[in-house]
Amino acid sequence: MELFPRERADPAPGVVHLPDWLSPAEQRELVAACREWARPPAGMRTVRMPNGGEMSVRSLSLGWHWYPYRYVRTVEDGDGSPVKPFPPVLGELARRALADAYGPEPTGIAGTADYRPDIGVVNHYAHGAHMGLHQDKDERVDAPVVSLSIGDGCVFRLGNTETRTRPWTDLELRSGDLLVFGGPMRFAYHGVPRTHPRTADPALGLVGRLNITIRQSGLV
Ligand SMILES: O=C(O)CCC(=O)C(=O)O
Ligand SMILES: [Fe+2]
Repeated sequence: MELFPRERADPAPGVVHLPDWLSPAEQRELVAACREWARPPAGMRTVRMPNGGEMSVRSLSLGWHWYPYRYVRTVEDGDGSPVKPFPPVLGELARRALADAYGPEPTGIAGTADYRPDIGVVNHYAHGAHMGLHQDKDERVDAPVVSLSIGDGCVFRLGNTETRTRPWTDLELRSGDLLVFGGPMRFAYHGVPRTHPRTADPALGLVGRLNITIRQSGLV
């Protein structure tokens, strides 16, 4: 519990951070859902990069299966199973997220008028896991990315759209926080240089950090 509630922040145009957006009950429900989604077939796996390295987070996809650097309908880089369907609950959360972040009729944010999210990517950060600076650019449309954080806190590095280098802004994301990035920052570089192990509420029953991003593929 904070002495003063953390407040909404708009760290860059099109980027909105809403602390404690998910209630504790919603966080527990999402942890339970992620546990189900993580089971095989098409469950949580380690992602291998084209250079042979492995990502330190473990991931699963819903709706469309992501692996570097495209979306497909089966886990081509794993057990070959069809990807699990995109869960309606994630679509509902994402629509509510855009309304809360940008208002009921956002102007100037691409992809909000005909928003049809169809991808969920769940990443689990064990202690010591991180994610290097990258762009989410395998989607074919520029609808905003909705990001939900559950469990341990982390440093989220929000870079710029031009380079993988500075300038960047480091944000602190904690359990229940919503981050939306769209508009001019939709294709900004971003990453998670570190998490803060054991900062989650033990009542969550989660070790490490979960991040769920909800996206629109623009694929049919
Ligand atoms: O874990 C996060 O907050 C970011 C995850 C991310 O950037 C991604 O899944 O593409
Ligand atoms: Fe990303």
